[in-house]
Amino acid sequence: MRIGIYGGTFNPIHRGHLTAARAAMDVLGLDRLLLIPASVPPHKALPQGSAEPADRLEMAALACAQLGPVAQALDIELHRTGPSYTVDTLRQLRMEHPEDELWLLMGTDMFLSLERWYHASDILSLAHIGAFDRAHPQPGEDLAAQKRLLETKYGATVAIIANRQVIDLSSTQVREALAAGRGRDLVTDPVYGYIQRRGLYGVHTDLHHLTPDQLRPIALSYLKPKRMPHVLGTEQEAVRLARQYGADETQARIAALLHDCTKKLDMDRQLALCRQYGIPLDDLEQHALKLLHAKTGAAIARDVFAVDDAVYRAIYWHTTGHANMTKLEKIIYLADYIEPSRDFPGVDDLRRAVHADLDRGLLKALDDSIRDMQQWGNPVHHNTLDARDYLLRGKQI
Ligand SMILES: Nc1ncnc2c1ncn2[C@@H]1O[C@H](COP(=O)(O)OP(=O)(O)OP(=O)(O)O)[C@@H](O)[C@H]1O
Ligand SMILES: O=C(O)c1ccc[n+]([C@@H]2O[C@H](COP(=O)([O-])O)[C@@H](O)[C@H]2O)c1
Repeated sequence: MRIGIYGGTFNPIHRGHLTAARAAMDVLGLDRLLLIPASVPPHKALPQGSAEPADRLEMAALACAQLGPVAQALDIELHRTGPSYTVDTLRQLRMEHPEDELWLLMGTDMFLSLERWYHASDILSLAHIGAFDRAHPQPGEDLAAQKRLLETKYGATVAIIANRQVIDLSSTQVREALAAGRGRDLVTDPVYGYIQRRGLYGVHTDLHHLTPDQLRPIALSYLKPKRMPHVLGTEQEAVRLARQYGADETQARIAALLHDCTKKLDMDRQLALCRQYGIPLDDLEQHALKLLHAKTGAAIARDVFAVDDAVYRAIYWHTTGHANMTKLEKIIYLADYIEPSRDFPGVDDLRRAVHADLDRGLLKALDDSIRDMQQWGNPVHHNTLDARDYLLRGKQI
């Protein structure tokens, strides 16, 4: 396997980093690309107003959405104290991947200074080097000469990677633009949403009562990249259903955008949120991670974004359903189930049923989901059974 290792301060990660990473992936045919934020950059002091390492890591993880599933942000430098020397990172990665081909990626500025890095000769024996332009060729930059030197003096393997989409941009410029109220297009949407939500780099956003367009990047910033298409798909489907069945389109969008906002949190963090927001849990919920995110997501939606009660309830009930659901609750439950990226067997039948009649569609979705859970041996929450029984008793059908 060919693994690209792209270290950086990433303060914040910007579009220039991403076009370079994309060039390296394409030219070298990488099977994996690891983005590794430095905790303590060894060669430069972090300026005042910098983001914390954990925030820089989160932003790198969000930026991976632009690069596809090959890319992943790694926290290994955040677990070490002292300067984040590249040689230490490479030693660890070499131990973890003894058989793989490691490519250390860097912009030409770093490439030209490589001989001065800590234990440079070890670096060059641990990994091959991929160097890409970070600006259009600079006068005096002799990349071919540097390549020859590293190859003859250290036996290194070096590839100069043509960066055809080069964006002449630095994180310093991004920080300056953000502080001046500009620069949102210099980073990806989820990264900008994260900056807004965390109030980084002098960006101040009132998070209450946002419109769907304002909320979208911020909602994406809560997600793992692989879940982003699902949430955007849920929004699309929720709007379709709201239009068809006469529900409030804005509420449908907002509930869809936030419905999975705590989905990536583990059990400990879910339970901590439940304690923080005084969310009561029954026996099943104490142990079922999948059931908790609806409740904690609703709590975040209300606390952080001041969503109205109807939206709060639609998020709260989107996983189990319950007896006598409101129209918006039904729409979010179903949009989550049948949005365009879902492809389980039978989804097209369910889509047709939902678009023919909301309640009959809901009954089918509940029935299917109860049947699946029983087949897999998973306990079914009583609220889901209540939701189905309520419809079966003919109160709505
Ligand atoms: N626009 C760009 N195009 C290609 N590579 C880049 C670009 N900007 C930075 N790089 C490379 O990405 C790596 C990480 O850079 P870093 O995170 O320090 O960004 P930076 O923009 O140089 O930051 P700062 O302005 O804070 O010094 C380095 O190898 C650097 O050469
Ligand atoms: O290990 C070193 O001595 C060393 C010296 C200069 C830069 N680096 C690494 O090079 C990467 C790019 O650095 P930066 O700060 O330009 O983003 C980042 O991972 C740094 O930790 C590493």
